[in-house]
Amino acid sequence: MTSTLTSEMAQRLMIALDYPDAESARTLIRKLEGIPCYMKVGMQLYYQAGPQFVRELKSLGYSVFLDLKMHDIPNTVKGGANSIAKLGVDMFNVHAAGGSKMMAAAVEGVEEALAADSSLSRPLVIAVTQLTSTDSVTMNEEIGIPGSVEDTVIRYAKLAAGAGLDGVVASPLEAEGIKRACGSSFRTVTPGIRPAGSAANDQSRTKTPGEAISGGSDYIVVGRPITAAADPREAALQILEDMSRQQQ
Ligand SMILES: O=c1ccn([C@@H]2O[C@H](COP(=O)(O)O)[C@@H](O)[C@H]2O)c(=O)[nH]1
Repeated sequence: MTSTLTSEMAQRLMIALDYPDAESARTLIRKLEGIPCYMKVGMQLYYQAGPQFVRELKSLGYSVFLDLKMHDIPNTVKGGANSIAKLGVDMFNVHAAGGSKMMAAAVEGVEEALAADSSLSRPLVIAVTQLTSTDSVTMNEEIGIPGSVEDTVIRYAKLAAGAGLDGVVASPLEAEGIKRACGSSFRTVTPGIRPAGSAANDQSRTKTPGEAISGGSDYIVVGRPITAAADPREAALQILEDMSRQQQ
């Protein structure tokens, strides 16, 4: 790491380990050795490598965001959250579109796990608002939600805060509005991060790492700009530099 500030910033950089198997993810992790970033495990890797790989990341000392985006009836989500809390992740998520009862059930599932085992730490429970791949045409015309994407995201964020969640996943464009509506301690986790000049891929609502940090993102989620880079370590360090410049 180049400086203390960059090292602190690394805990706010979540790297999306979107790989087909554990060995491919390990190859990236070896390249990033010494960078104390957050690791995000999504459905592609989890459905293949399972809880064992999450435990492996924890044993290496990483903070882990389990990004499975649960969306089911409250009783099922409560059970899922209970199992995830026992796994010892630092953060996991549900869809805000499941409604406040479903989100509150996730928190209940966590609390029951903690009550049964005092050695467990409480994970942050986060709600997905509108996917960062969604634009206003998709949201208004396909999904059928009227109004602006930002208004919908903020409505979902308020619903999540009311249900006792710790924060939301949203795009970096909405982070400032979420903080205004839900308070500065309500976490904003923002994918849709693209360094200047890099391809948007399937993302619709994007900002650069530095813009996201100065705009109120607590955590930025970055996948392909690092995982598909010719030199992933250098790409991650440049992102950290950009984040740190905005913080100063
Ligand atoms: O709204 C959302 C919610 C989750 N994601 C996840 O973040 C990463 C982004 O990867 P990139 O390669 O940097 O696009 C990926 O794992 C998504 O599942 C999101 O993009 N948007």
